[in-house]
Formats: sequence, C-alpha cells, structure tokens
Amino acid sequence: MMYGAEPADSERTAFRRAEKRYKLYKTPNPKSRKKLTHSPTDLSDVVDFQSILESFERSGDTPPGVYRFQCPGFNRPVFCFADRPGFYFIPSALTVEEQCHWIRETLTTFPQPPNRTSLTAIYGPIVDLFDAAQSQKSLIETQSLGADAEHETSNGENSLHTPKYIFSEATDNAHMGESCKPIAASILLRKLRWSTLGLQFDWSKRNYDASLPHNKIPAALCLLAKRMAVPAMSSGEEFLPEAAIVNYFGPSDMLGGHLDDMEADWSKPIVSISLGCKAIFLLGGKSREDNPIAMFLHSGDIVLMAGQARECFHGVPRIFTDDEHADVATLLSHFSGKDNCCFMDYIRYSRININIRQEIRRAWSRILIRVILWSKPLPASLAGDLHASGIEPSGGHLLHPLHLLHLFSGSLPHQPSSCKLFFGQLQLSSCQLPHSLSISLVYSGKSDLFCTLLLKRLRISHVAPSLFV
Ligand SMILES: O=C(O)CCC(=O)C(=O)O
Ligand SMILES: [Fe+2]
Repeated sequence: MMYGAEPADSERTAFRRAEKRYKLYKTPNPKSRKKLTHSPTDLSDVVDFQSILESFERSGDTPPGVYRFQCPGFNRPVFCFADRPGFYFIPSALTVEEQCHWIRETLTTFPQPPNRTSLTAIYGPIVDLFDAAQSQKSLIETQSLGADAEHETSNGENSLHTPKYIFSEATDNAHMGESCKPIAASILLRKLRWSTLGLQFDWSKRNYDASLPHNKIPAALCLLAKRMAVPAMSSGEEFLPEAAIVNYFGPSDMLGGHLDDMEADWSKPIVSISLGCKAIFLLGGKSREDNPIAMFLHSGDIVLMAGQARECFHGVPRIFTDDEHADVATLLSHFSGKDNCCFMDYIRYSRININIRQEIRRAWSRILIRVILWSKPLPASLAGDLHASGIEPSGGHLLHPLHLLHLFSGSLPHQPSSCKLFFGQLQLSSCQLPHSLSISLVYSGKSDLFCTLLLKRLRISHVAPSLFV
C-alpha cells in the first residue's frame, strides 16, 4: 500500500495510528530519479531501555512511569511500566556471544524438519536451507531430477516426509522447462518468515496441532527461557516451555498489532528474545484504542509478557537496517571471518525474534467423554452406557464430581450432595489433561454455576454457551 493512500478506516484506532507513525516509508530520492529514500521518522517518543539501563546504573534513577523490578536472585536489571502490569523488559539480557549463538541456531538448526516453516506449505520439508544458501545451491523439484538427486533425498527422511524439492548444484534449467525453474537457496532464505519449535503451530487453523510430528524445544533454549522467565513467575513456580515461534524480519517487514491467544493459561509469560537489527515494539492496551507505548528492541534484549500484559495488543511496526539506527556493529564484528560471512550478510539487514510459550491449547482430540455429575445413584441405563463406551476408569468412580474436580483442579468448591443432576459432555485433549478442556452441558439444573466453576477451576479454554439449557 502506498503512503497516504490507505483508507481512512485503517487509521481509526490509536494502535494503527502509532503503526503508521513508525513504519518505514520510502519516498523518491531528490538526488537520484531511480532510488528511493527513507523518509525520516520522529523517534523522540520511543522509550530506549538501553539508555534507561545506563542512567540507572549511573544514578539509580528511572524515568517517570518506569520502575526497576526487584527480583531477588535474578542477575540482570528488569524494568516495568507502572501502567502495564505483567510486562517486563530485560535490556541486554544476552551477551554478544550468546546472541551470535542463537542467531546461528535460528538459521541452521531451528528451520530443520520436522519443524515447520513458512516455506513448508509450498515446498514440503526443506533440509539444510542455510548450508544450501552458503554453498549457492538451488531448490529443484525432485521429479525433474535423475537417480543421483534421488539419492540426496534419503537424508534421514522417511518416505512420508520425503521432500518434494531438494537442493542441487545445478542452476541450469535449460532442459527442465519453465515449470521446474530452480530457486536459489539464498532467495528462499530471505523469504523465510517463521519457523516453529516444539509443538507445531498450524497457521491455517490458527492452533497448535499435537498430531504434527515435532521435537521437544532444544534443551539449551528451554533452559534460557526458564532462567529469563523468573521475574514473571510466581515464587517457586517454574516456566515450562512447550513451543516457540521464530520470526524472521527483513528490512521492510513488520508485524501488525495482535494478541497471542493460543495459550490456555495467560498467567504464564511469553519469553521474547530479540536478535539482530534494532526494531520498534508497540505495547498497546486491552483495546486498540489505547495509545501504545513505543520502545526500541535491541539485539540481546528480552521481553516478558504475562498476566494482564497478555491481553495487550502489541506489534513491531519497524525494523532498522540502516547504518545509523540498526545498531549491529558489535554483532557484525563477532561474525567476521570466512566461515561467518553468510551469517553476517544475513543479520546485517535482518532481525530475528524467538518467542517461547507454555500451556499451549492443543487441537481437540477425538476422545469424547460424557461426564455425569450426580447427587443420586446413577441410573443403571446410563451407567451401563458409559461402561460400554469404555470410558469408566478403574476404581469405577471417575464420574463422581469429587473425582472429576480433584483430578483437574485438586479442590472441591461445593459438595456433591448440593449438586443437581448434571449431564454433560467433556471433550479432553489427549496430550495434556488439565490444560485443555472444553465442556458443553446438554442438561443442567444450574448450568451457569457449573460453567463458572469449571472455567475458574479447570482452566476451560472454551465453552459454547448456546448449548446450555
Ligand atoms: O518480534 C517481536 O518482538 C514480537 C513477536 C510477537 O509478538 C509474536 O510473534 O507474537
Ligand atoms: Fe505476539
């Protein structure tokens, strides 16, 4: 969309106006007819935690509205905004060596199958994309190649996940025809927008699909996230990473305002790591109408969003790749040397974000359990029915409310004797019982009470109120 040509509609909210204020605009360069130049952006209102940290270390002071969060045992200063509870900023959380390590990982190991990437839907699983870019290979459809190439596809993949495309030295497509045009790996690497670690996110359905093949989150990343999540965790609680999304940003990319709502328990933080070129992060409020706070994200900064901050719109309207603002000189100096030039070339004009999550709401399995909460003896026909469907557990009393509530919440808010006859259906996630639970009551004497109770106690992710009678 061109500057100034957007419909008034899109400018309606405060969040959208802030995005427009900070996004990259290219205008014709007065000195050269062909080239475009970037129009200057007023950055005077952008909070810079790098300089807040410096002045805090010098004088112990923080600017109005920002305070240092005391977190015993955490060895980095953490800052918070007075009016955005649940948001934590850890400036320079990673050393430059750590940043280099994670940049390598995000480009080499993280996009490897079975992890899905933004390229998987088009090309199938792609193995060793970064290596291929480094050695100037091209991606070619497997049918268009002979036996030699087939050999390469047996790279540890089973037949189900055999790549449709593979990398080849060949770039001459004269004999292949237009439909099989090779695509340079370096171009694909630039097109890589995201990869997912741990439980795989299915963007078409906007949920995590536990049935997709996946590995656990790499142990070192898990450890880092646990260590960094501490300021946002209640004391004694540990962050348990289950999935991570890696975002790759090129010079004119942006991430529009959004909420991350695919996790069942919003009290758990999202741990978000910034690598590479500096960016502007917008932290809005619970409505798009709330004025967002703009702040810089530098390479090595970590942000935590937990509790109320999980309900705040946020986004990244701008990546700086120009020498004046990108702030990657130190990083680039660590990537000097022949073996590193590909990393250096990439990160000079890119930003990478790794965000790590817990309590993923899984796609529903097909296990359907009818649950009956009763205060009287269970009618024999119903008991027999349940028994026949093979859902009665050993011990026989699962469907007693006491048992159910203990199983999922460890507490019992009211006595079974005060329950009316409740008859409902529970649909359970097969992977992780307490985290994902959906219930629709088909009959209930006090369905609203029951619903509130389940929502509160059992972390029900979704209730279809229309089904309540
Ligand atoms: O890139 C960032 O810093 C934020 C990423 C983010 O909000 C997301 O992936 O949901
Ligand atoms: Fe997000």
